[in-house]
Amino acid sequence: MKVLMPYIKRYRKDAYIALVSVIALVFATLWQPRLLQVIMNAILKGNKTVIFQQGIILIILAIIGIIAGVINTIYSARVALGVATDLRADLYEKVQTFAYADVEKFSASNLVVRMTNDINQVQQIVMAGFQQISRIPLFFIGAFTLAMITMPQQWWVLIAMMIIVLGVSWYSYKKMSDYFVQTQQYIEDVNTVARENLMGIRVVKSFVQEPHEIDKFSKASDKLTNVTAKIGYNFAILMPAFFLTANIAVAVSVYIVGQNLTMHPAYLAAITSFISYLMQILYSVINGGFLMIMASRANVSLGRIGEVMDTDPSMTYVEGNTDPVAGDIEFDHVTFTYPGDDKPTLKDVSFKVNAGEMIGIVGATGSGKTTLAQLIARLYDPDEGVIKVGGIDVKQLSEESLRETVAYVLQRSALFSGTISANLRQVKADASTSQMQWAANIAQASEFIERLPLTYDAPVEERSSNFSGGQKQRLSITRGVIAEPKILILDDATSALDAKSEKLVQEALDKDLTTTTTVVIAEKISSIIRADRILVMNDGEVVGNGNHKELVGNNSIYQEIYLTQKAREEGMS
Ligand SMILES: Nc1ncnc2c1ncn2[C@@H]1O[C@H](COP(=O)(O)OP(=O)(O)OP(=O)(O)O)[C@@H](O)[C@H]1O
Repeated sequence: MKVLMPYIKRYRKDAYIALVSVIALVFATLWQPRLLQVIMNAILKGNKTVIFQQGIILIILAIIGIIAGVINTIYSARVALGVATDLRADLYEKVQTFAYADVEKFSASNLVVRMTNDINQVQQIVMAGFQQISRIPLFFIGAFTLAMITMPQQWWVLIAMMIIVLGVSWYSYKKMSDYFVQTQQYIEDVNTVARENLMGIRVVKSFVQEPHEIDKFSKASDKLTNVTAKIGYNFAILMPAFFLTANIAVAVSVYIVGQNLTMHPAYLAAITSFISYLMQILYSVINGGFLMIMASRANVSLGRIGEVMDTDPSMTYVEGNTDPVAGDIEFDHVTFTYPGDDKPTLKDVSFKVNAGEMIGIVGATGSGKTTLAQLIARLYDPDEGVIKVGGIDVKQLSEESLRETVAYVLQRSALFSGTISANLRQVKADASTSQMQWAANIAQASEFIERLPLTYDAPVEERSSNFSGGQKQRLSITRGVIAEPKILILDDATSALDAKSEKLVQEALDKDLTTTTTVVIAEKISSIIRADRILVMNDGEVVGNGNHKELVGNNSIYQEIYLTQKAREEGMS
């Protein structure tokens, strides 16, 4: 509720209209049996004037009830939609302020569920709340009071029915509320299995994993089916039990009234309205139970939304100069541990790179190469030591300045659905076609882009599925170089390119981006053999720093990688 109230307050006017319309609706609905009672008595006495007058009032009341119902639904929906839209926008904005580590902590797919499914739950409870929350107590108290006024001698029938109905509903709704929370968890499990399967469909197919995947999905789906069935069984028993209780109450009342009807003919009309009130009480209890269930589900969702809203970004940037800085890099005794890990991934790393140099980083898988690159782009902050870019501690650079200075191209860079030009203009908003061509030439991408019917306006599908692995990498490099960054990090970014194309990319980088510092992380020594300097990483430490010739001569780890790769290449040729 703490999360929700400020949002509801923004729609105060709509909320008041929704609530006031409920009062009109309840009054109109509850008064109708009273009028019916008067009309029936008039029928028994043959009083036509009363029948006519009260009949007209009855019709007017029915119309007021309908109009109030419609107004209530419209304004409740306006509040619910408004709250959901604002909450979603704020949640999205909040996530944009997160550091990379914060997104990783929640996981991207979990954040998507919070922005969609959880917000939907909240929307539904706000809608139901404004429709029902005041309606239920008003109906319950109103119907109870009017039933007592109508037939006070039947008070015990009323009380007995209420005790049974409230007792049964308390017990079953509480049980069902647990089931509903479980349902939500199981829906998430089914979604996760389905999502993983579909996103990795190529792997599933190529390793003939379909039976295994079907089994995994069936298990998750069975759990959901079982708990949903339990809810179904509960409802199957609950509803008839309610109506049985109400019908017994009606039968008892009718029997008792029947005994005295000859002495009190007015009881005939009174029992009719009494029965209507009994039913109103019953519906209030049923709706109240539903609302409780929805509220407990929405409460879980609100908690999950609140968790995101209350998370402060683990990294903040200074305001200030937005211009790029020079391209030299310095690591000064940097140690870094991933959140939640107990031992550091980078240990006391120190090195310097001059602006305009090309530097290669090699090392065994898991030795910390990508981690090192991520620290240059300040995706994480080190635990100890200082990282300087352009001679300035990266923590003292504004976000704009750092992003203008450093371009980071990953092995599997995300291209956004849209067009090629839209992707390139994300980095350089005013990029002209000739600038796009220039960047694409460097990345060896112009050849295939210019063969596309729409060239730079060609569509990029979701997850860039309409491009091959090599084409995606070329497009990512194009995006990386288009703004002529001072530092370009290529993190295994040419792994899907053939040796000839990779060489052409490197030559073009040398020729066209002479002042750019290029940091190349590569598995293959051939990709960094020409680098001014190569850092050799081993288990989070820099164990070698020199050019290829020097390292082949004096660094045993580098020698081992080099000789293994050389032997493999010779074996293949
Ligand atoms: N987000 C993360 N959270 C926790 N640990 C991580 C995370 N990313 C990487 N690691 C761990 O840090 C270590 C270094 O990973 P890193 O990706 O930097 O290695 P790498 O040398 O680039 O490997 P590769 O050549 O396989 O890409 C690995 O042991 C890895 O498991």
